[in-house]
Amino acid sequence: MLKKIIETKKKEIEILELPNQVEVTNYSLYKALKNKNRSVGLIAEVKKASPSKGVIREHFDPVQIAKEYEKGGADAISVLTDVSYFQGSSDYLSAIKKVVNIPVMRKDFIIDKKQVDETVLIGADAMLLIVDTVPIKQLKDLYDYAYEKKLECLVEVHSKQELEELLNEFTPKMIGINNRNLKTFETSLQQTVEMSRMIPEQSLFVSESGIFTKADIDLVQRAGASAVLVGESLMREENTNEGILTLFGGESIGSFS
Ligand SMILES: O=P(O)(O)OC[C@@H](O)[C@@H](O)c1c[nH]c2ccccc12
Repeated sequence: MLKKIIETKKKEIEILELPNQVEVTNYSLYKALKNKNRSVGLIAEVKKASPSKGVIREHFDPVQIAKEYEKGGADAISVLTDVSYFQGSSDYLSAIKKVVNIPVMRKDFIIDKKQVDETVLIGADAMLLIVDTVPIKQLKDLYDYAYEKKLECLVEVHSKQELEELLNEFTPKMIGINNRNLKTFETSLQQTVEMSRMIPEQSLFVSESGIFTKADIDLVQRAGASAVLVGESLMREENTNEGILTLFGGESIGSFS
């Protein structure tokens, strides 16, 4: 699946026209996760559909959802901007960025510097980079290029091998462990548990995908995760605030670091 997505991306990049700069105030994702609102930070994802689950939310108002996430005490928001496979849009991100005061991360398949430029122009504070979408040296170039432009990166891995390969090349400030196996689409939080031991002390790490219950949060917290990245379980809730509260077992918002 990842291969197919990347093939599509390459075609999209060939005809990509850069938009005008959206004027926004930028916020640091790293700082937000360092000073998280709860004992585990929350990056709440705005996602209409995915290749594995199809349409997740029929009545989809991205700006409204993002506002509710912020009200519910999310530390940051992730927005799917991929059109072809996730029914996302860069316009959603820009619109969200104008109305919330927490960091907004672009979730897409970034394989080219032109897309990094685009990410800055649409107003994002951070973006995802996925190990295995490009050779590791190229990923490091994209990472450095982004930070030169004051764009932060969450670097995602799916396996111990990928994490090893990444750490041999460089140590990102933020690492995402994706619990979803991209071949089978199944999620297992054991991914987080097993890989957490390999995360360098100076990196923050985020447990991504397949988080549905307070028990899930507790498990990844024990493994040392600074934050969770949650899409589906919140997107399926009609009342987003309730959803966040339930997920965190009623833990109210304080300030944790
Ligand atoms: O909906 P979930 O299972 O809570 O997962 C959210 C997020 O981790 C997932 O959307 C994701 C993680 N990495 C990605 C890379 C591309 C697209 C999507 C993703």
